[in-house]
Amino acid sequence: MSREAGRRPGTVVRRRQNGGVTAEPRPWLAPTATGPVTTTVRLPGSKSMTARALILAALADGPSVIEAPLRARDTVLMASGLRALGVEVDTSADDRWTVTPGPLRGPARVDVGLAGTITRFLPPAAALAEGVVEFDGDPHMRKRPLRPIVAALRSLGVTVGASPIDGLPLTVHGTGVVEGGEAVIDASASSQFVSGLLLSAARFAKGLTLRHEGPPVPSAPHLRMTAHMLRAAGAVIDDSVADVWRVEPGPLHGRTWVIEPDLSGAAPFFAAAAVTGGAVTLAGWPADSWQPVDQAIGIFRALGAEVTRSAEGLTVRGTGTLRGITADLSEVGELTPVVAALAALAEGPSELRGVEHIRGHETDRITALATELSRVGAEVTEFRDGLRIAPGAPRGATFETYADHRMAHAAAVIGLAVPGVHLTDVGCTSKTLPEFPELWAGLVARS
Ligand SMILES: O=C(O)C1=C[C@@H](OP(=O)(O)O)[C@@H](O)[C@H](O)C1
Ligand SMILES: C=C(OP(=O)(O)O)C(=O)O
Repeated sequence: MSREAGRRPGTVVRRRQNGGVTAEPRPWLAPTATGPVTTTVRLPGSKSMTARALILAALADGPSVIEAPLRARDTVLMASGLRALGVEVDTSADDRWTVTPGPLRGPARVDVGLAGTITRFLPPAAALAEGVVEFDGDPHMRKRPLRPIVAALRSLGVTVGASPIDGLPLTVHGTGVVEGGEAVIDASASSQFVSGLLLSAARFAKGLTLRHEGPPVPSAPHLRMTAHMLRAAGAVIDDSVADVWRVEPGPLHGRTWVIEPDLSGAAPFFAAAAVTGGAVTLAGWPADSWQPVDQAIGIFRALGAEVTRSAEGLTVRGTGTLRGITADLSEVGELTPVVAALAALAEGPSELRGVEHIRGHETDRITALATELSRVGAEVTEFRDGLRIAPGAPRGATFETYADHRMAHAAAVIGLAVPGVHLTDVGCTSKTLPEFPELWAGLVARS
């Protein structure tokens, strides 16, 4: 793949806009399976773990190594953002990145692309820099929620300039020191607000006591991942009280991070086994995972698939039965597009709820799924916090991807069973898995 920050492989870069790269869309006909898909896939590292490892390594007291990182638009832009702040990040080797921290400094400009992780994790770290750091990204990133983390940073003594809606473009006026202390936040729109503040909090003079007030925080497993990785870096964090997190001031240590294969990126591949009655093994799956594997296994089993773990990895096996499900996906909102695609191919109706926050993801995923799954023949009812999906007579159609990698995954899953599903752009999968089109074509070719 291209090594240039943010560039989608195989696409022509036309112009730079708002600090992001605008590329020609890459239309794609989703391949249809001719039989069961049975294979073992090796997928790159978790986006969420790679992002956290990069931030923690940049704030550490010595060098770190990140083994098996994800090289994709979100993480390449994160590495570039840290470099702009004075951190040495060597990403020349595919399986081993090194990070050598240095004094953080502006002036700097950071292109966040369409990455929630960069937009919410980097400004708190930039507040520790001396100088002005400007953030901007893709046009849609300007619409994604940011206000609560901007307000929390201000309440912790950081000077932040933002657009009238407290979103991008954002300017952090770092003084080299963040006082820290206590802050209250409504993180119901994204768990990343909490993770972003906690990841830098050990470096605040008074540490941080953060209290959430508002409707429930989604994506709880991502908050546990944050606490786990902070502890692994030597931070003292108390997350024993619901909706309250305390990080003591203190050093973060450089270390070797070993990144697990990306579970959310694996979801469409597992779905291929469920749809075709095949078996897909994700190689290199660890015995103990920091990702929400139990939730993912529960969903695939409820849909009718068998899931096993062995020395070879994590295997999902289709049984020929694809049941409709009723599920609260609030803990694993990013799985919604693939689960919704499976629901559209199932034997009965499904109800997927608890995911109002995914309206603030790469696109409004609830409306996007309702629109696109209807186009391919499902009967869809849209709720504020989810979808009811009744499979209808499936038909090929043009499936809009909205620059959203997981909408592209959903379309690819439908295309396995329904000929003639044309994605408006498969290039958007470069956000988390630039190799997706080739890996997927190879997978289906083995059916
Ligand atoms: O912390 C993280 O790495 C993430 C948290 C979740 O965000 P939300 O809580 O905004 O859904 C998830 O959807 C996103 O893909 C990654
Ligand atoms: C919501 C997602 O990404 P982001 O990190 O940009 O929020 C996602 O990957 O599904």
